[in-house]
Amino acid sequence: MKIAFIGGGNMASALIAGLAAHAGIHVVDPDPEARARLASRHGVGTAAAIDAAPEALEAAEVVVLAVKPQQMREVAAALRPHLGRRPLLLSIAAGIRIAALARWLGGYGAIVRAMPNTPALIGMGITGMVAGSGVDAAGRAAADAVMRAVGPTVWLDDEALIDPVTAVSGSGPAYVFYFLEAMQQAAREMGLDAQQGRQLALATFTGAAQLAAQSDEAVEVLRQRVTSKGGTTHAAISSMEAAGVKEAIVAAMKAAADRGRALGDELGKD
Ligand SMILES: NC(=O)C1=CN([C@@H]2O[C@H](COP(=O)(O)OP(=O)(O)OC[C@H]3O[C@@H](n4cnc5c(N)ncnc54)[C@H](O)[C@@H]3O)[C@@H](O)[C@H]2O)C=CC1
Ligand SMILES: O=C(O)[C@@H]1CCC=N1
Repeated sequence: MKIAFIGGGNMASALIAGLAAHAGIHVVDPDPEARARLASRHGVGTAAAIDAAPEALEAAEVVVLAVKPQQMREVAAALRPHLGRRPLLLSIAAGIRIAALARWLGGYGAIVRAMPNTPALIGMGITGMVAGSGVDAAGRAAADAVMRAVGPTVWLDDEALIDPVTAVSGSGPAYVFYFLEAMQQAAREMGLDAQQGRQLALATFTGAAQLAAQSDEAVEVLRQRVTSKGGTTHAAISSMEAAGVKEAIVAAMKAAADRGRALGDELGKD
């Protein structure tokens, strides 16, 4: 499959790492460092601007839009003259709605909106996605094939659910890293060597996540099995409950989804 990327930053790089072995990839990015890094690591073709890549865009079956939400409108305007062969557009931008993108592209119909995450870099991503009404079965299959190169896909029927997906899995790796930062800080403050603290925290996170994934039990039950009455875990969880950690996490994730909706409102209003 031939794929063009508009934007070769963090998320595009993670996707390209998973896809490069299976696809012909061309990346448009004005940043020379981003282009050099992608060309040397993955052997992809590059261009500095959309207008400098007409052949790659003509040849592409899928065009992945991987710029910041704030850049999407300008990118759509530049892309519009290059969509003659009707490629599938796959937007990964947070917030930007299919209807806004379609409008900026003069009524273009073949648009899928996807929300991947950065573990795609090691083939362990997960993507929530939704197809616009002008996407046919072949378009859906092409979008699915692109995202499945870096992990499973979860298709949604309702575009409004992509904001909650963004809050859970799109932004989610950052919450995990934040929790790991806290665990490593605590390990250091209690006297463990930084390297050992990192090893213990990471193996615990990976092991617990795998245990949860492989178990039929609810995570609550797995947590209770670690928590002996009057023991150490009980002391830790009681401290977290007293501090309102669970409520804070729920509120934080709702703030992420709200921000996705607000971006869509702000950037898509005309
Ligand atoms: N970073 C993440 O974990 C995730 C990001 N996303 C979405 O992916 C998109 C990109 O985010 P990141 O990769 O984190 O940002 P980034 O800032 O790392 O990458 C954006 C890239 O776009 C390039 N760019 C700017 N103007 C351009 C233009 N006119 N044409 C072509 N390229 C242009 C920049 O030089 C930069 O390399 C955003 O819309 C974001 O919402 C989605 C899921 C997860
Ligand atoms: O923070 C953001 O806006 C993007 C979308 C999901 C992850 N990063």
